[in-house]
Amino acid sequence: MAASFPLLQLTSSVNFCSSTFKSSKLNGSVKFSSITCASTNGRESESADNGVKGVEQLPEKKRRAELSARIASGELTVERSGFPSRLRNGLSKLGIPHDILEALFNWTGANEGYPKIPEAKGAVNAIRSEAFFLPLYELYLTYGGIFRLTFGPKSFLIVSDPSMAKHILKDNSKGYSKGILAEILEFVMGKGLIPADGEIWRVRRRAIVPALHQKYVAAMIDLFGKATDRLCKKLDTAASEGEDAEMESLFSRLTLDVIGKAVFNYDFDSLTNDTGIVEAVYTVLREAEDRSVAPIPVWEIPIWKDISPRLKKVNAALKLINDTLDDLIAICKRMVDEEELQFHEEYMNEQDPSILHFLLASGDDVSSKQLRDDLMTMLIAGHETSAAVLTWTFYLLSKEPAVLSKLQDEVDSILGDRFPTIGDMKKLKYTARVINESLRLYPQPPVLIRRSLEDDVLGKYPIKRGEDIFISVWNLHHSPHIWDDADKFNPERWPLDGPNPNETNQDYCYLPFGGGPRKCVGDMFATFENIVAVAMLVRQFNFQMALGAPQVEMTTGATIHTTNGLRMTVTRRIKPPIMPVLKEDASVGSSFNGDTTHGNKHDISPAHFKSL
Ligand code: HEM
Repeated sequence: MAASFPLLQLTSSVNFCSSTFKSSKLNGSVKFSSITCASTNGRESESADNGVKGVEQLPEKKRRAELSARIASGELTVERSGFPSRLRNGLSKLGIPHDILEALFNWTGANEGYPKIPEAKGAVNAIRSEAFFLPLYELYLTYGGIFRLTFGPKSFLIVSDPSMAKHILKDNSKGYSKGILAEILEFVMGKGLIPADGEIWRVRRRAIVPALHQKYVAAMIDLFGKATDRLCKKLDTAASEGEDAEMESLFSRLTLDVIGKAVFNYDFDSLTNDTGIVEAVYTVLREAEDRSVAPIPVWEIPIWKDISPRLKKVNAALKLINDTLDDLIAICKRMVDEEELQFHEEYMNEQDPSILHFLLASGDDVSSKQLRDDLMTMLIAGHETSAAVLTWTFYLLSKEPAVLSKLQDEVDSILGDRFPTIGDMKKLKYTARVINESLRLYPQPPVLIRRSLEDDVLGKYPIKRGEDIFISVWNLHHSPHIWDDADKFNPERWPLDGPNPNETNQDYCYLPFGGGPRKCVGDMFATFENIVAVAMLVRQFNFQMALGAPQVEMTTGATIHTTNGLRMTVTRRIKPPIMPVLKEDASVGSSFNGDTTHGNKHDISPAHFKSL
């Protein structure tokens, strides 16, 4: 899924890492002899902000230490004058009755009977140079599980406390909307499932979730295998020719190919070709990310809309995608009209098992605009997230050869040389743990965005209607109060014979797919997609950071990207003899024994997979 972080709309100087990223990444594909795809996933060269560049060159540790020192010095802390309490005492001494004082101070919001949420002032200079969630982490260590970040007239609540996260996402989910996120994504997702709220969301969720039923996800394993095989062939060529591979870009293309087929039966074939439609998808994706960090919403200025070459390009890209989706919907409608299959709970057309086909065959009463919005939402939700998970998993593996080798042992013994099947999903336990751990260290997206629809209480703090809230999954997943060696990549922290970690069994300390009624609808799909890709790739190749590759650092878009790509040297493995299959136990099977209450009864619940 995608979620952007519009916090940085509040300052004009914060389009930080992206400019460096854009130009260097473009250069990267030319300068290095590396295999990648001709385009750069829609990222275009822009003039670099030299000031920002300068800051970026500071070593990470030094920057973080500087920020910590500024927080400790109180520079970012809003001092309370204590004036309301002095005024109240004074009025009380003058004989004003308690009830009147209560009403007056409640009304003015100055009642100090309640604890005040710790407050941090906007630290624009501190956060301009890095992915926004890193300074939020430093602030979390100082201020705790909830604090207010104020930028001029705007303020945001940053929540990093598991029980508050659970309250917002699950226990009182009806009291919160998607807020700013919906506003930013409107141009591309309309009222699709991610931005939608209220009745539209309820109706669309109820229509879409059943489409991802057990038989469908099982059928997708084959698709994941074929798409990954195409990537393996590409890497094999690179290995023969001694070329490095830009893995971030390749993973982006792998997951685009998968999600196009899975959602609306369209073969982008982006691993092989750079067609206009692939370019259009990336243009729109980058626009969504750029809007989330833009200082001024220029796209709303009427004349600008018509004259800006960039907006013209975005609109042309959107038109191409919408036209393509309309064609696909029309083709699919014809197929559904001609087929004789009876619709039932696990309905699936073998030639076209896509979600679109299911929705049309179900007789779903939906406008074509809404259908397009939903398809577009799933395309984006399922593409960037999985690509980011694979990117960071391979980065982590390159740092821990012992984990890679243990992973390869498991894959050799379970898969041998064949394609993965649905039955393998519960056997590839260590592979699943590697992905669980990668999602802990690099949650996609790193924050979840909400807005309170009514007054509420978070922990001991009352909050008002209309508060913009960022639940920092990054902070939860990196908290030293929750995890031993929080920053260490340690798949062993998740026992192989334990349940698959999820928000329920980890009590909202671990939120890889969100939680509550708005939990990801594609969690099982994505988990299996990642297991298949990781297993097939490590079976055939060893991966190391390429010699002279740029340092891997993070920047933020909808998900966590690298600043300069992930340039790896890929070498063919000389495989050891195939080992006997490991003893099977409950691990990954029970792994999906989690919360089944997060959606309606048709949710793709863990229970569906118990018997696989
Ligand atoms: C590893 C890959 C993925 C990750 C990490 C991921 C993560 C998430 C998260 C954290 C949310 C909750 C957002 C929130 O509460 O604000 C979410 C929602 C969503 N995801 Fe995923 N996702 C992934 C893959 C997918 C795939 C493959 C699909 C589609 C097939 C998908 C479709 C959606 C949709 C439609 C929602 C919105 C659900 C709703 O609001 O009712 N995601 N995802």
